[in-house]
Amino acid sequence: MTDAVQYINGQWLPGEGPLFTSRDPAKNAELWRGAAASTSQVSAAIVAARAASVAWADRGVEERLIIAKRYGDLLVEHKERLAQLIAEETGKPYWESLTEAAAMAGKIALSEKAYFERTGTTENPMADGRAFIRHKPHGVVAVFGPYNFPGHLPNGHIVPALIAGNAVVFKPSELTPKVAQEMVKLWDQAGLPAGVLNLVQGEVSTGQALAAHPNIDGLFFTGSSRTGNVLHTQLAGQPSKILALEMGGNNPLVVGEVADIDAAVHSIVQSAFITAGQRCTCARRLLLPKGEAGDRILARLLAVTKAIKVGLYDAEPQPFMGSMISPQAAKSMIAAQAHLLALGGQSLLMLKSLQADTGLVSPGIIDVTAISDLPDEEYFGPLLQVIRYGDLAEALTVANNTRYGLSAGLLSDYQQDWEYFFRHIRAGIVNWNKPITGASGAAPFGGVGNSGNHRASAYYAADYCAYPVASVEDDKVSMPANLSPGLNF
Ligand SMILES: NC(=O)c1ccc[n+]([C@@H]2O[C@H](COP(=O)([O-])OP(=O)(O)OC[C@H]3O[C@@H](n4cnc5c(N)ncnc54)[C@H](O)[C@@H]3O)[C@@H](O)[C@H]2O)c1
Ligand SMILES: O=CCC[C@H](NC(=O)CCC(=O)O)C(=O)O
Repeated sequence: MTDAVQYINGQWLPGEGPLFTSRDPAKNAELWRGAAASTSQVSAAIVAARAASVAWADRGVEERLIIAKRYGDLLVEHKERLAQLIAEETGKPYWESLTEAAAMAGKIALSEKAYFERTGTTENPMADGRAFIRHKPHGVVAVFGPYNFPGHLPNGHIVPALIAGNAVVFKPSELTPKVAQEMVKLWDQAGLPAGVLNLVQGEVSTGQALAAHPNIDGLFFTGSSRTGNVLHTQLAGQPSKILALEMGGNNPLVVGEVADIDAAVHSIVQSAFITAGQRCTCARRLLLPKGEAGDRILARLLAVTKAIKVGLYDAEPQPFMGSMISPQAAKSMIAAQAHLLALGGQSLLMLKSLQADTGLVSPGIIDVTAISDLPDEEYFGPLLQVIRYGDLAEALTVANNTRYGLSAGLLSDYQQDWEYFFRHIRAGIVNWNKPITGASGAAPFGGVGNSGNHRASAYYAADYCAYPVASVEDDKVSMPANLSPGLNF
């Protein structure tokens, strides 16, 4: 008998599918083992969610919020333990994992505010009655999570979905099942009724069974553009299902004229190397001016990046960068670097494996200016591509030369440069003199192009968790003041 890792209709059950494991990528140790949900278990989770959804929606938002707040309190109470699990399962340093746990707890108040602000009830007076705008839940929604924020990002779909009155079937990343399990246990402890939140663990085939199920009303996905595109194609021709896609980016950070080189380099490092480059918002392409000003920034960036401390999530003192998610992910970054070198890139700082069979790598910087046909790929790790440019117009052309459009930034002391940049750049998160990572949950979060499907998450997640209903109402049926022509009463 394998461990009870599936949560269906309020019960923890062993999976009926193939075994899979989760490993600590920094210490190369097994953390978790379980059997995947079978297709029939995925169906059972959807049946349970459907059965629970009506009563959950009927409870009303205030009652739902009581449970969500209890869950939030539990997140605060257990934040150290949760952060420890996030650190072990992803390799993120403990300090950073604590910020993820805190963001999860902060999501409750933000989602409550967003629910009322964006999808609450509005009454508009009419001469002979009342007009209302109200919002209703979709019913049963599937939530798919990525590995890089195994708690915070699925939480960013689940919390607003439940507050809005939906029932959820959650399929976390197969690389981070332990964090997902812990999250669901806290919801259970908070008193969520059976069936309102279900957890189906497993690899791609479990996700495929969930996405293909005819009885879901929506699918909220955070993950790669590759998978997002598969899901988009799969749900084509099903306009009744709401699809929210939060996907990857090939994000540009443009440096203009700046007086404080250290401040600029700090913003670059925070943008490119936090979470070992495994944030969807990370800067992938750094656009530096040709000439001495750009040379000075590059020299300082190289010096600071060489000195970045990389290490185990529990090392003391703490490293800035922890392990990548897996030894395979580390190998794929080394392969990406080799590919760019073969195309004509010039390594300025080699990304290297720091320990065999782990995800520990050092950050890399590569000048790709000479590559005429630079791949428009999201290399999801700590490898920053440098491109030298002539003037700001050229920088904008290069920055926008991507099929993605998630985040972008400008470092410049000149307001007119910012205004020009903002007018011309195409992305959903556009920052000035700030890192392009670390987006606020109090703002919408989403991208254009291949980064999303115009259903921004974070503060705007409320929008895709409910549909609007317009009503005109009166207490009694009454004759209108003016009859339409041709009617006789
Ligand atoms: N825009 C955002 O908000 C955001 C946030 C975080 C991560 N990301 C992106 O996510 C990626 C990293 O995450 P990942 O590697 O876990 O993503 P992924 O696409 O590999 O996996 C995401 C989820 O989809 C499932 N899945 C994979 N293939 C599937 C299929 N064919 N059918 C159904 N489900 C399937 C996985 O099991 C997992 O649960 C990066 O590209 C990153 O940019 C985007
Ligand atoms: O990896 C992708 C997410 C990166 C993260 N974004 C957010 O946390 C969005 C805010 C929210 O969802 O509450 C970042 O920008 O660092």
